[in-house]
Amino acid sequence: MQIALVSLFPEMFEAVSEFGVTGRAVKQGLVQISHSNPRDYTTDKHRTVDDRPFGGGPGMLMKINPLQQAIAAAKAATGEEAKVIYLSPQGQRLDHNKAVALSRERALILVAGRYEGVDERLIEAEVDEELSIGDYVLSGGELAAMVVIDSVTRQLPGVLGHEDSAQEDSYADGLLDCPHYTRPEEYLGKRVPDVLLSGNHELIRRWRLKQALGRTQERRPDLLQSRSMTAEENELLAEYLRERS
Ligand SMILES: C[S@@+](CC[C@H](N)C(=O)[O-])C[C@H]1O[C@@H](n2cnc3c(N)ncnc32)[C@H](O)[C@@H]1O
Repeated sequence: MQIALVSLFPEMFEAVSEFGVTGRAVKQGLVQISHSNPRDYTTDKHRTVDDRPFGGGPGMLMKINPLQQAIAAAKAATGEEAKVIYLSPQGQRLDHNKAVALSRERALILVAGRYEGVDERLIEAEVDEELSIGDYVLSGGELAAMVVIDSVTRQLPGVLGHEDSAQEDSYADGLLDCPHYTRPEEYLGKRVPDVLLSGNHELIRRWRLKQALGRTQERRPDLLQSRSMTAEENELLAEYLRERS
């Protein structure tokens, strides 16, 4: 997948291009990241990238021309059919399904705003969709773009090995993940559940599914309301709730 970043602070993206799962995906060529900085398209000696808002008021907006040219350069780098996403607190909220859908795109252009944001006409002309990472306001779109890159990259074929499958993660199957345990078998006086030491794969599968169902019911009942359940899942959830009561 190609990802072109439009940002005044390209250095920030080293956090995803150099480290961990995303850094590995970049090194393996599964994700190609390019940068397009509006500051490179300024024409004045101060390399100005902000401008005053019409109507007055506090704060500045991103200057139209450098931003528009940076987006054009990102399109030239990725191809015209790349989806242009403006990170914005006013956009559709990113969730698991959205990350999966975006992972099927060939190319994404992620536009990170700064200051009070971007001229509305530029959004209308250049942006395919606005995406928010939550109901709060960040100082810039870079962190939000990195959240998109990480959540989308995890969904790309070949990025996670079998041992670290995204299919087992929270939300993948409409459930939260089950609890996990590692060595030692006893820690702070608490033992690892016996079933996980049994070596019986079927029992372990059922235990994990039961914990995932119970945990989802307790923490995110809204997820279960919109999910159809198999007979086994209904049985395991009932068992979990009986054991807890
Ligand atoms: C200070 S914010 C501008 C907020 C804008 N005045 C508003 O209230 O809608 C600057 C930039 O941060 C980014 N940003 C802030 N919060 C975000 C969020 N929740 N999700 C995605 N991007 C966000 C956007 O790119 C935005 O242009």
